[in-house]
Amino acid sequence: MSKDVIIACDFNSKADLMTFLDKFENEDRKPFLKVGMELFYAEGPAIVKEIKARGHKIFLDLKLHDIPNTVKKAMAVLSALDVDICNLHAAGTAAMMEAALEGLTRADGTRPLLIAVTQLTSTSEERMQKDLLIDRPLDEVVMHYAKNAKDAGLDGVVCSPLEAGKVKAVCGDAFLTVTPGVRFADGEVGDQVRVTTPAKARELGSDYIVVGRPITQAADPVQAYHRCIREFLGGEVE
Ligand SMILES: O=c1ccn([C@@H]2O[C@H](COP(=O)(O)O)[C@@H](O)[C@H]2O)c(=O)[nH]1
Repeated sequence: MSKDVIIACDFNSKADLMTFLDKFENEDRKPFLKVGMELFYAEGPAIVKEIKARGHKIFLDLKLHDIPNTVKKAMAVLSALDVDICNLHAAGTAAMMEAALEGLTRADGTRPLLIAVTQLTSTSEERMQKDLLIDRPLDEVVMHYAKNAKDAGLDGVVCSPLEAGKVKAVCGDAFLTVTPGVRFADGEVGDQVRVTTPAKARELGSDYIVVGRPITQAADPVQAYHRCIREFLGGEVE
């Protein structure tokens, strides 16, 4: 998979999503889209099939986290949706991650990519230590979870772009870093904490940046998407 910008389609209805996607109708490249809990809970699996039929790649960001048997069975259901990337919440126990991989793998041996969240990009080191009682430096926790995910056979992790280079140093260059927490230099940060710009994310080695509100809430979403592409991919636009 090559580097790309993934648009987080955090809408609560198909109508709002379609109004947004229609703005991209005349684009040569079909944006890679992220479907998260809000849209999936509102519209169900049908929305994934509809987006797929329009030719977009999909990162289905449902952040599963449960006992291994439940995760395995849920992943088998998601696998049938034929998305490109699925995820687990925390890169937790090896048993859960291995069960997820088993559930995702189809009879013919194919499966979507599977990644796991390390620490949410809205979490600061201080909040992680105080609220979650994880008494370690945040970078160390992210690297530990990334290593666990790699050892369990996952394809990559969700982390901040600020951590992408370090994750690659620990887990290897082929291990994917999918990175939300992206803001334009002149943009609002909102509830995100570990943020940087698309250009810096590129410099730090992110494979995919996940960008929601800076595009979806922009006065001109297509222009904001092009800005992300320019800053993140530079001259490497396919
Ligand atoms: O650690 C994480 C994991 C997932 N996300 C998701 O990415 C987008 C970011 O949206 P913005 O509007 O650009 O903040 C959103 O859908 C989150 O659920 C994340 O931000 N951090």
